[in-house]
Amino acid sequence: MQLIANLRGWYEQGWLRAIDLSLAEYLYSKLGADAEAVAVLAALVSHQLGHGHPCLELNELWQDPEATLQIPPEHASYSSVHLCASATEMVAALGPAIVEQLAQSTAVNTLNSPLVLQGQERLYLRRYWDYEQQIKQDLALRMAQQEPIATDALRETLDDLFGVATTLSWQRLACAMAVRSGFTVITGGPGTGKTYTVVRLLATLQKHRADAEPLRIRLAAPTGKAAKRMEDSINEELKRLPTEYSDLLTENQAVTLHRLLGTQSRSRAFRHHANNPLLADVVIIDEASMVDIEMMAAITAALPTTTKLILLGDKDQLASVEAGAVLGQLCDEAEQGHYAANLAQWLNATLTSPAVSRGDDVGAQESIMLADDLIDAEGASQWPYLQHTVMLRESRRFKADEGIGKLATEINQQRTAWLREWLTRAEALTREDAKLANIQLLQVSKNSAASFKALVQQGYQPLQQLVSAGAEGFHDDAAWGEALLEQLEQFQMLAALRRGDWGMQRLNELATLWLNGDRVTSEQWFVGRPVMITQNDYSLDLRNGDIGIVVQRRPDEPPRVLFRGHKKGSLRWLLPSRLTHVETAYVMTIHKSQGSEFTHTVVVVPEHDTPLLTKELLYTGITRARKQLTLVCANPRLVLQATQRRILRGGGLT
Ligand SMILES: Nc1ncnc2c1ncn2[C@@H]1O[C@H](COP(=O)(O)OP(=O)(O)OP(=O)(O)O)[C@@H](O)[C@H]1O
Repeated sequence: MQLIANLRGWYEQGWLRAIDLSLAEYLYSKLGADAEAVAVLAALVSHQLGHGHPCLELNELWQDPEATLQIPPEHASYSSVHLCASATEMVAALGPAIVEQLAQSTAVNTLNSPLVLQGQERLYLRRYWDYEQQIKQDLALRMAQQEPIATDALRETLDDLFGVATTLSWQRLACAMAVRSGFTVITGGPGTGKTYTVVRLLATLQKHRADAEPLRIRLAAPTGKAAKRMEDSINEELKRLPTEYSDLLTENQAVTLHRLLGTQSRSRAFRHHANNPLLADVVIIDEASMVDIEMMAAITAALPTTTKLILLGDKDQLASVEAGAVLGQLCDEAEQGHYAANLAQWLNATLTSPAVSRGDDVGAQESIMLADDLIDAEGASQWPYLQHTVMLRESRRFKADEGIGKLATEINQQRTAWLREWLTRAEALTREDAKLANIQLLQVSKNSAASFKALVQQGYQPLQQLVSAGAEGFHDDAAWGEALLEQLEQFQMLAALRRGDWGMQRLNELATLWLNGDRVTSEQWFVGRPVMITQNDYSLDLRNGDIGIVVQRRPDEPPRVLFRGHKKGSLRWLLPSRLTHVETAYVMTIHKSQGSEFTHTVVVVPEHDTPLLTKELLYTGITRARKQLTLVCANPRLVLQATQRRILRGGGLT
C-alpha cells in the first residue's frame, strides 16, 4: 500500500488530480495488492492525460521521471517537496520487473482491459488507445483513396488558378495533392496561403467533377472565432478567382466542429458518427493544431471514407490543451518532404507546364520541380502521412526578415543569436533597420510600471471611447455593435500564464483598475468590460473562447453583453445574468488566443521561469499579431530560455 500512499501524498499537495488517484485506488481494490504497481502506473497515465499526453511514454519515464511527470510541479513549495516521495523514488519502488508485470496483468491488453501496453514503450488508457487506433485505421483508408485525374487537364487548371509556374509553388503542389488524395494536410505559418490554396482546390474539384453536380462542401474550425475567420477569408478569396471558376462555387458558411458533428445535450457523443454519417463531398478543417485526439476520432468516425478530408493549420503552434497533438504528429518532419519517388514524379508532372517542359532550359524546369533532397526512397513506408502533407513556406503577411515575421521565425527555429541582440538593444536595431519597426520590446521590472500602464491605457482607449460614445453616431445599434466587435480585434494583451504577478488574472485586475478606476473590480459586470466565455454553453449557443463586451444601448436599458451571432452579420445582445462561465478579457492567455488575430498584440512574458514557457507558446502568441507586436518582459533571459524549450507530446499516431 506504500505506493498508493505515495500517490495520495501527491494528491494532497495538488500534484495529482482526484481522478488520477481514484483510478489507482479502484484498480487496487479490484486487482489486489499484487497489482499495486500496475494501479499506480494507471494513475500516472491518467496524470499524463491531464498534461495533454495521450499515453505514458515508458522509456522517458524510466530515464527522467521528474521531467516526464512534471512532479514536483513548478508551483510546489519547498516543504511539500520534502513531505512527498520524489518521482524517481516512486519509479524505483515500482520494481525492476514492472514491464513484465504489466504485460502479465489482467488490467493490461486483455479484452476491454482498462490499460493497453504498446510494445514496451507506451501505456494507454483504453479509451485513448481506441481513439488512436481508430484514427490510424480511418486515415489509412482515406489515404488509399486516389482519385483518377488526367494530369494534363489538371495542370491546365492549375495554370489558370496559380499562374504558369516559374518557381516551385508549394501552394500549387498542395492543391494537386489534395485533388488526388482522400486525405490531405496543408500546414504553414500565418499568411502562407492556406486559404488561397484551399479555395483554388475547391474550384479545381468542382471543375473536374465528373457529374458536374455542386460539391457538398463543409467548412469547420475548433472555435466559433476561428470558424468566423475561416468563413470570411474563404469567401473573400472566392471573389478573387477568375470568373470562370468563381461562378462554379457559392459562398459557404463555416461552423464549429461541435456544430458540424452535432452536439447532444447531456451526452459526450455526437449526432453524427459511424452509423449516422455526415454526408459531404469535402470537409475542410481550419486551425487543426487545436484538434485533440478525441475530436479527431469523432471527426474521422462521422465522415464516410468517400468524403475528402482536408486539415489546415500551423504545425508549429501550441497543440490543443486536451490530449494529443494530432497535427504536430501527422506533420512531423514535413520540412524535409520525404516524398516517395513515384509521388514526386506525379506531382512534378502537375507542376511542369508544357511551355517549360518543351523548352531546353533544364535549369528553369528543375527550379519549378521538387528537388532531390525532398525525395525519399523510404518515404512511403517510413512517412506515410507525409505522402499526403504539404508545408507552405512563404508568408505573404510577414516577410521572414521583417519585424513580426523575423521574430516568429527565429523563435520557431530556436535560433538565439539575433534574438539575444534584439533583446539587448531592440531600439537601436530598429533605428538601423526600419523593417523591424512593427515589433517593440518593453522591458519593465514591475507590473505597476508607468510605461506598461501607458501601453494598456493607450491600447484600450479607442474601445473605451466607442463604448461611451454609444450608438448615437451610428446608423443603428447593429452598426455600433459591429464597430465595437471590430475594435475588440484591434488591441489585445496575451499572458503566457494564468497566475502570478504577470499572469492573466492579475493583469486583468490591473487593466480594470487603470481603465475604470477603483469603482469596479474585474469580476463585476461593468459597462465596457470585455469578456470571454470559459465553458461551452449549449443552451445559449456560446462556445468556450467566444468574446463579447458589456455595453449599454440606451440609458433606460440594462447593460447587455454583445456577441457575434452565428448567422453572417448577426449580433446578440444578452443579459449578463444569463452568462455563468465568463472572465474579463482585457488580457487572455496565449492558449485561449489560438485561432484569433489582433491588429496590435501585446505578449507578456512572466518574470520567473516555468516549463510552460516554450517556443511553441511564444510563437503562437507572436503570430496572433496582424500589424504590430509588443513583447513585454521583466527578464529577457526567460525569452531566450523559452525559445530553447520545446513541448514534447507523446503518442503513437506515427
Ligand atoms: N500565390 C499567391 N498570390 C497572390 N496572393 C496570395 C498568394 N497566396 C496568398 N496570397 C494572399 O496572401 C494573403 C494571405 O493568404 P491566406 O489568407 O490564404 O493565408 P493563410 O495561410 O490562410 O493565413 P492564416 O494563417 O491567417 O489563416 C491573402 O490576402 C491572399 O490572397
